[in-house]
Amino acid sequence: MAEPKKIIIDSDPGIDDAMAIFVALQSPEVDVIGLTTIYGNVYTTLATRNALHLLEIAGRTDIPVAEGSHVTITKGTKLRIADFVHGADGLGNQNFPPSAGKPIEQSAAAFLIEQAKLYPGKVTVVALGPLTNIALAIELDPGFSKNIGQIVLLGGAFAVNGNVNPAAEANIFGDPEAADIVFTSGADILAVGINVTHQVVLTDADREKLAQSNGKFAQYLCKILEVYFSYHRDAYNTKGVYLHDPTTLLAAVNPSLITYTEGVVRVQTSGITRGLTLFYNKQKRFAEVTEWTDKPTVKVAVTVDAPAVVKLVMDRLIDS
Ligand SMILES: O=c1[nH]cnc2c1ncn2[C@@H]1O[C@H](CO)[C@@H](O)[C@H]1O
Repeated sequence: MAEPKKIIIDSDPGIDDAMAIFVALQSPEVDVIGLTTIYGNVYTTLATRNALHLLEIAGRTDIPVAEGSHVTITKGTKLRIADFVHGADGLGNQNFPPSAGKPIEQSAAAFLIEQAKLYPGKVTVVALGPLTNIALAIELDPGFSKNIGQIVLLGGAFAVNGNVNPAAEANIFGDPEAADIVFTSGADILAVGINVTHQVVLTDADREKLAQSNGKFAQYLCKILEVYFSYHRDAYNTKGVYLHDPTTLLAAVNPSLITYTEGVVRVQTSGITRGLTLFYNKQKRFAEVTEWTDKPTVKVAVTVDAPAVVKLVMDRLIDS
């Protein structure tokens, strides 16, 4: 078997983040070399606490956690925190006791820069929250976008409505300026938007199967999943939940689970459409120079093998 792919998960845990982290730790195709934290589902301080807690649950306190930014790339402090999706503690209102672990001294951006330099072209960042840490790494180190292997990110709503408002998806809305820096950086980027992740649903019946299993991670997740299910019932009138973060993680683990198209993505940073992701497919040569002209292209996921993703998530959580 090929050498496992080195990945760093940048996240704001978060119920579906917890699921993605556990699936990653159960995936022999990848080696999780670090977690970095960011605000989004919770504030950054709590994201760090939750990341350390999840590693303790997994028995993987050997994996370093680097704390990320507490403010947006423009130093904004008015953050939009989705505690109504994940519970006030980010993990289904279980109020787990804090773990003994501590984050490393390095900031998330410094850790990302260091690891990308240490293993040029070999590290994949799986970014599951707002893109502030990645944008900081790009700003702090002009070599970062070339050193990093790939950035697989959960973000955007490509040709569909957002989930914060009709224009914007939550991770991009969390820091639109950072997202625009990342999309135009020239790094190898695969964006998985909610146009794709909304196709991947974990049903009540799946949750029941997890509950009936002896899987350690399956059992843990069943404790925290109710808040996430209840939010989906209220917001979407569905009896299942969207697997945003696990889908993105698995797209990094096994790219053949998705198909993608390539083009230029820019992010709207003002007005009522702040946070909108706009994809230019390069099929037309416009008469004028536009804000998309001469910008590097990125990959944007188009379809996903949803049954295969759900099966992989279930199998890996049950077999734990
Ligand atoms: O309605 C919402 N508002 C804010 N965040 C949400 C909402 N629904 C899901 N997520 C969270 O944002 C990411 C996907 O956009 C996921 O991490 C999900 O947990």
